[in-house]
Amino acid sequence: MRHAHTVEQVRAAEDVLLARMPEGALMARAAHGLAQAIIDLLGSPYGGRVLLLVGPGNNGGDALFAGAVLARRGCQVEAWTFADRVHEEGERALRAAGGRSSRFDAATSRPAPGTDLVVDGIVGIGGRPGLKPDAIAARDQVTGLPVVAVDVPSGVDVDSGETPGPHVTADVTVTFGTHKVAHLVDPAAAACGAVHLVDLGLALPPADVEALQPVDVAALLPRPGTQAHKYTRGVVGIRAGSSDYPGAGLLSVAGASTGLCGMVRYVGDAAVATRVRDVHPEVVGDGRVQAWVVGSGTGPHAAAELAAVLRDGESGVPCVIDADALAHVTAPLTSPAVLTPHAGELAAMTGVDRADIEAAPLAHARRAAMTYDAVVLLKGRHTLVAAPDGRVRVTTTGTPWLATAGAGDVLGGLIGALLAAGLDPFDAASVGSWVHGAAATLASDGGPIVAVDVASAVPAVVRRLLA
Ligand SMILES: NC(=O)C1=CN([C@@H]2O[C@H](COP(=O)(O)OP(=O)(O)OC[C@H]3O[C@@H](n4cnc5c(N)ncnc54)[C@H](O)[C@@H]3O)[C@@H](O)[C@H]2O)[C@@H](O)CC1
Ligand SMILES: [K+]
Repeated sequence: MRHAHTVEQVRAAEDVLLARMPEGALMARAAHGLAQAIIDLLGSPYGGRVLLLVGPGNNGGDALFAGAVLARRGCQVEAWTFADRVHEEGERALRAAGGRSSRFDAATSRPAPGTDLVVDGIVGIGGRPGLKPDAIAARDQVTGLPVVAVDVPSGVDVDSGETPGPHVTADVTVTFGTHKVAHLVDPAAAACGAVHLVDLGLALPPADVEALQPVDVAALLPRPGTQAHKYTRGVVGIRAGSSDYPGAGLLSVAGASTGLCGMVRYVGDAAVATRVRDVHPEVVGDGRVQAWVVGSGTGPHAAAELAAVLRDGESGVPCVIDADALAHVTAPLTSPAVLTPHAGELAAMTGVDRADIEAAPLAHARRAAMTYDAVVLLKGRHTLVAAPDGRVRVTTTGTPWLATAGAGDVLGGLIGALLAAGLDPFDAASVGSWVHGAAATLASDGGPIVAVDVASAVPAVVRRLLA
């Protein structure tokens, strides 16, 4: 599991270690990890040219000490400082190693020709969101050069992943001790580039925000026992599609029919049912289920379909509520459910502007999960799965090619199959979303895909996970 801790949690864990270690040892560990990551990018430090952006705190200190390591190994290191006082020992170490530092001046400071990369040490976990005018001017001076952010790209809101003001956009972020929320949650996560973690040996509490890794998904995936039969593996019912939107029914069934549960029922328009069975002859009609998927392409029937599903919910049958059915959900739900809105659908449900949801997806997903007392899966580049108790999982698999019609229908079906197989709503939604993203990446192989390709790739993803 990848855990993302809050600044408060990180500070508390660092304090314990700081009390036990010689002064400066923790920062030295961080700076060496940072220097090593920069050397990996440069190929060789000798003859390289690196520009440090150094703010007033320990984040700037990390940059200065890493700069000293690089300078000792033959790199030309220059620092621009953004405060009257920067980390004194760090600045002394840089100068002693042959590096230079000077106060940034918007009128005259320019990166030296041949600069290989820029290190952003303006602010870290002690920073307020946004950048001051001189930092904005410096950021704009180095446009086009690769940027390595120290801990976080300066200017992002570390604990929420929001970017309410100007910020640095990095190609690589080297962070310390643990991931922070901004490394996983958009829009800040999109400004981090590739994130590299340097271990500091911190002892950390459980994290509210996490990202499943392949080993976690493999452990959670249902797999048939030796005595399994189709009913013990779970039955999922699909109420999606209509004569106007038959494809929604077909794709929801495709997502459910990837072999992760024992049986799929399609309940809907007779003509759509015939087409579903032409493609998926194993699909049967109405009957008892262990989970429902409802909503996509149901148009004017959405409210009635949702009501039928929620009636079963009274006896504990969980459901996935998607697309057209989302508009008919009233809070709080009284049966186990996964809601799968994109930002526009969540905006329509809650009366909040879509742009506000996109600017603060973590806060809005969490609030919706509490309001509806249900798991809310908010779709996006990094899909968020929020539980009513505040826990959040971030999906980091996927490819931009997944932004294609019908992909959401496949996702709903897939999550429904996992619910039917016995996963709880939080696990079903987060595992389903992870597998969906991984299947898209596998099917895409760097090229275009359509929704049905994603469903087709699910068994191969599962096979690799269980191998
Ligand atoms: N605590 C520790 O021992 C360790 C800290 N480390 C580094 O220390 C960082 C945290 O250091 P600090 O607590 O000194 O905080 P920062 O270096 O993140 O910044 C705090 C300083 O920046 C100023 N500031 C805040 N927001 C600003 C903004 N938007 N623009 C300009 N200035 C702003 C504050 O007034 C304060 O002087 C971490 O991110 C990490 O890089 C690492 O060396 C690991 C060990
Ligand atoms: K930084």
